[in-house]
Amino acid sequence: MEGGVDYLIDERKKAQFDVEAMKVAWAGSRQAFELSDRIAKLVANDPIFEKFSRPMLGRKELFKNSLRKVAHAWKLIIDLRLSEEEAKLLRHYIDEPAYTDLQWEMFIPAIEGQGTEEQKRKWLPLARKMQVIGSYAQTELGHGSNVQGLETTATFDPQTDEFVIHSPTLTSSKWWPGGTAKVSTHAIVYARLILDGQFHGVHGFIVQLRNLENHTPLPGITVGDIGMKFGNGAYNTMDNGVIRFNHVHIPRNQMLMRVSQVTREGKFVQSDVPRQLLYGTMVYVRQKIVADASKALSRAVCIATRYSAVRRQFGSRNGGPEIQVIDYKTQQSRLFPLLASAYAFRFVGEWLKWLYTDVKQRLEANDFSTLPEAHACTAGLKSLTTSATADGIEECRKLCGGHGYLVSSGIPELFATYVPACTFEGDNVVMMLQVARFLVKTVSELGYKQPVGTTAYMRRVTALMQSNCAVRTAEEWLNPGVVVEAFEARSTRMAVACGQRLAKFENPEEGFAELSADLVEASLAHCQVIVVSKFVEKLQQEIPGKGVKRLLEVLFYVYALFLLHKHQGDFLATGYLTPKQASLANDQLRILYSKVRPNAIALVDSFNHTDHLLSSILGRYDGNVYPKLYEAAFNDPFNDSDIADGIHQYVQPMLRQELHSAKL
Ligand SMILES: CC/C=C\C/C=C\C/C=C\C/C=C\C=C\C(=O)SCCNC(=O)CCNC(=O)[C@H](O)C(C)(C)COP(=O)(O)OP(=O)(O)OC[C@H]1O[C@@H](n2cnc3c(N)ncnc32)[C@H](O)[C@@H]1OP(=O)(O)O
Ligand SMILES: Cc1cc2nc3c(=O)[nH]c(=O)nc-3n(C[C@H](O)[C@H](O)[C@H](O)COP(=O)(O)OP(=O)(O)OC[C@H]3O[C@@H](n4cnc5c(N)ncnc54)[C@H](O)[C@@H]3O)c2cc1C
Repeated sequence: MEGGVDYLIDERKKAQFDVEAMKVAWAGSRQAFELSDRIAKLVANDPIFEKFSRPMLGRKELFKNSLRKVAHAWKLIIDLRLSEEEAKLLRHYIDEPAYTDLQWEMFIPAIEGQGTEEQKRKWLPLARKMQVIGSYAQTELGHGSNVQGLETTATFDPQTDEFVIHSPTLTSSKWWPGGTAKVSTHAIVYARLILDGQFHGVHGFIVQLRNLENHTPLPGITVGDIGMKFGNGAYNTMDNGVIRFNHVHIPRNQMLMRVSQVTREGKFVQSDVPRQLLYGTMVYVRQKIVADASKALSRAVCIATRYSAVRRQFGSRNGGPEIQVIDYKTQQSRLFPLLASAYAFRFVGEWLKWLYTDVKQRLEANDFSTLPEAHACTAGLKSLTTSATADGIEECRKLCGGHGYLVSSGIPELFATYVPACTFEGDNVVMMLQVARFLVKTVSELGYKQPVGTTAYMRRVTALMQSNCAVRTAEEWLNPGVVVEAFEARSTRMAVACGQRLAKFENPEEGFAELSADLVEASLAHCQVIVVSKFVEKLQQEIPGKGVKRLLEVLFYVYALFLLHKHQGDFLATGYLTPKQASLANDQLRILYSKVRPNAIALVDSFNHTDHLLSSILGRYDGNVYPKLYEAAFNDPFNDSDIADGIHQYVQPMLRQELHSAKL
């Protein structure tokens, strides 16, 4: 048999649930499913959005092609009168980082969150019609994580009623802002506000970078690209830029003034709005990154699962077929937790979107009470989901053996494009340390203040510290209350232990720095409580479709018990579990894998990924892997000729022992 077509047809027949209903559960609603299905097909059927050749293009060609795709997408948005939601889906399915990501996900949200009503009235219509193109210029050559350490200055000049934006040092050069090197006409530039020689914190300013007529940089602005990034294709469609300002004047009303204002006289006015709102755009994008993690992980898992069902190695009996690699328990124990994680991240992402919408409405009404919780959740879940997704994509590459390393598997480019998510919008360790601050504060207040929101479980601190797990059989692990309580007890015990050890330090900041590695682990434990609990909450809702809920329950247990197994050191060290109970959880996990196995292909089909989005020969819907791999090899431009450039010049002289006289 040449290809794997028959294997996947048989696999699909094994499904024990209604795949169409699972597609709806994955999408969130029938309407959401239909919407994304329609846009996915629109993109897949449009030759301009072809992306298979992307890794073979040089940087300039790659970039120009990306500009063409964006222009074509914008034309479609106008011609088809697509809504903002449809336009976002269009960008997602085009699957190519571009300046529009910054325009829609950072420039516009920054003005919405930090601009005054007047500023919003002026700038938002221009930006939404793409009459100005904006980016987000915060990070500098010398500082990214430490926002308060930024060096760019914005000095008020009362004579002209302007701010003077200046880069006083090499390290103050803006470095990384996407869309900036070649495209954006404007940027939100974060700079130190200086009034009458006094520093008043870091603020955002709308700065015009380029002439709107001929696109040349304005006087005083030096701008360029920071160079090639990791991987071919991948993030190199984006023009991440460097900008240097030489005393660039902008009108006073281009400082984003919702949080603080500068008067005509140059006086600083701090409103009741907390200064942390200046970081609000990052909270928004972190939430979006969490919501998007399941999209990336599910792509890799879909490829690895389909290929694992097609691929056979060893174990042929009496000349019959060999074993499908998906039937190896080792393959299942690496693959199925990732499949379950994709579903877990999908549901926690959905919840975080709800939380963010709620916080946004409160902020608009000047209620800032839930901001610390929103910050801790978005920072922590951004860190947890992106680290797990990046590691998961790489694991999927290995699950595909040698062929996973081929660009045509779709995995290398996916990995290269995804992995910076562990760094941008806040380095993942730095983000977990923000969660740690929040946890330490929560624990220190336990005696007199009831924790709320995602830390509410710590109200039961006494019980969680004293009681132990009661599981006696592997079967008893199949109880959501038992599982969630194990995670809550481990998290509470780790946070309280950190609190007790911190209390021994005279200087709390010194203690925090000394214990930071343990604090990051405690923060991860807390974030895992959130993911596990939100999965359970999802299961408590009505989920229509034959067998859908049962399969999601299986995936929940796979996700949770896999984590328990992976982190069993914590569960044992905190004394909540005995080694016997941890071993029973692992026994249950093996049973669960066999429940996933017949449904594996149907579970990845439920993601409803088109072949265009996957861009993977190994993950093709029809499973026709081998003929297509063979065909792709000979379609590679490198195989255009049997004699490659350079063979006559450098190889033949060697073969003929004529290298001494060859012109090298
Ligand atoms: C795969 C991609 C998928 C989807 C992507 C979709 C769209 C994305 C589009 C493009 C992506 C590409 C571009 C990426 C862009 C960027 O990377 S932009 C730059 C991002 N930069 C950062 O994230 C910097 C990280 N650093 C910080 O956030 C801060 O400096 C800090 C680490 C939080 C420390 O800040 P600071 O020193 O001022 O604060 P502290 O003293 O530590 O804290 C003071 C109190 O404030 C609280 N705090 C901090 N941040 C926030 C916040 N955002 N909101 C609310 N509150 C906040 C903090 O907890 C302290 O509270 P306290 O303890 O009670 O005092
Ligand atoms: C693809 C990509 C796109 C980007 N796009 C943009 C953009 O559009 N606009 C923009 O403004 N920026 C952008 N950035 C920049 C990005 O936001 C920063 O790189 C990021 O915030 C990390 O900051 P850093 O580079 O200063 O890392 P650093 O903070 O220098 O990190 C280096 C190491 O130090 C560790 N570390 C740092 N501080 C601490 C601490 N307090 N405790 C313990 N460990 C610590 C980190 O964990 C890390 O291991 C982009 C970056 C990338 C990769």
